[in-house]
Amino acid sequence: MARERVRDAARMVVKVGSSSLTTPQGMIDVDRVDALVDVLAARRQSGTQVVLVSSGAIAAGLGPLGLRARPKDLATQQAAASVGQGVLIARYTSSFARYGLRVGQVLLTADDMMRRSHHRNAQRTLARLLELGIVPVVNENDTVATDEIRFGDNDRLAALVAHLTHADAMVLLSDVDALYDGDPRKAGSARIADVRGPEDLDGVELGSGGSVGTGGMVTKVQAAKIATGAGVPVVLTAAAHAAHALAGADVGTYFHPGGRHPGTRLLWLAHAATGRGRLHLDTGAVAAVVDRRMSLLPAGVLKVEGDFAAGDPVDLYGPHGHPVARGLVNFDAGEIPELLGRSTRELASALGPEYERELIHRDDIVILEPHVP
Ligand SMILES: Nc1ncnc2c1ncn2[C@@H]1O[C@H](COP(=O)(O)OP(=O)(O)O)[C@@H](O)[C@H]1O
Ligand SMILES: N[C@@H](CCC(=O)OP(=O)(O)O)C(=O)O
Repeated sequence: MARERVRDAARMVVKVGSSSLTTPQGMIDVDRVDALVDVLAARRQSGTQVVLVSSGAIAAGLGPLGLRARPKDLATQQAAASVGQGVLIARYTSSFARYGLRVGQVLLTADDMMRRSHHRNAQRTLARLLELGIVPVVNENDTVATDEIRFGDNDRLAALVAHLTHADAMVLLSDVDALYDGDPRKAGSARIADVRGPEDLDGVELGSGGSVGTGGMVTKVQAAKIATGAGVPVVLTAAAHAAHALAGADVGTYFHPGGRHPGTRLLWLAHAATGRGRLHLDTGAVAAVVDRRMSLLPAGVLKVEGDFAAGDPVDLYGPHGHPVARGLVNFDAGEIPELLGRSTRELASALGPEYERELIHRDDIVILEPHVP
């Protein structure tokens, strides 16, 4: 049975959403945190390495700050997260301590998933924590993440963490017991038990989440796509069914893994990043980048749009006006116009040796799925 892969996983990532951890008054729901920790601690004690990706910082900060609803502006969300993350981690620390287990707080930004040096660092830290028998408790570093470069939901972050830690399975716990083919609050919507490929999602209505959650089903399905695309099976179910889900029982929705293992760092670029600008390529450059997987040189770029800095993700457009790839650009937007159409050798002799480099290195490019008109 397919779900044995979850039952037998030696390392797993479990993600839990805000709605499963907090009360409507914006306080930590101690009983539900303890119930989740009971399940995770049992699994840890049976030898499985467990990484917990936990949302709830913003939701848990509402009560202490006297806020009635999730704030709309980023600064207040960040203030709530700053207060709530402390409360959340304190609760996990004492809850896991009931079993003699320790937790380690890991706060990540989207940048940490993207930039090579940060990425390796995060990977090393998580690996060491697991070796030491600690349960890493991961969340987005909400207080420093800006709107443009923020995950916002933890579903996709969890999928990247699953790939980063080479997890054998990922479990997404929410307030709904499965993916449904329509809004689960409406009569007639049916549970989808298995998703084997995109065709199983045809016609499925992916709605938004509750009042404290962010991503709804859209980001959960995206997360499942990232994880299964990296070979990691995913179960989506309610936090109340965590024990059954981890045991491989037939609850929730099981997303079957694919066989591909693309480079971890670029998974984010393909599935979770948005381009901060556009480079318009000529036909030769499209063929070089997409078909021959070569680096992008200034000679093949016709036009640049947007205001981005070196290291940002940009979309590469073909002559037909569709995005064909995305990459991490080596120059600021303002530097690029004078480079366009010129060979790297010519640029080096005119502007200096630091200009003899590609606009985007081949290792920093992902090819996007072909545009369907
Ligand atoms: N097709 C669907 N199947 C299941 N749930 C759905 C669907 N469309 C929308 N939802 C809603 O998504 C919500 C879960 O998303 P969200 O609130 O972001 O959760 P979390 O805080 O756990 O991340 C559920 O409460 C459910 O009402
Ligand atoms: N990092 C944020 C996550 C935001 C959020 O609500 O996510 P989720 O409940 O997983 O949809 C927090 O801890 O509040």
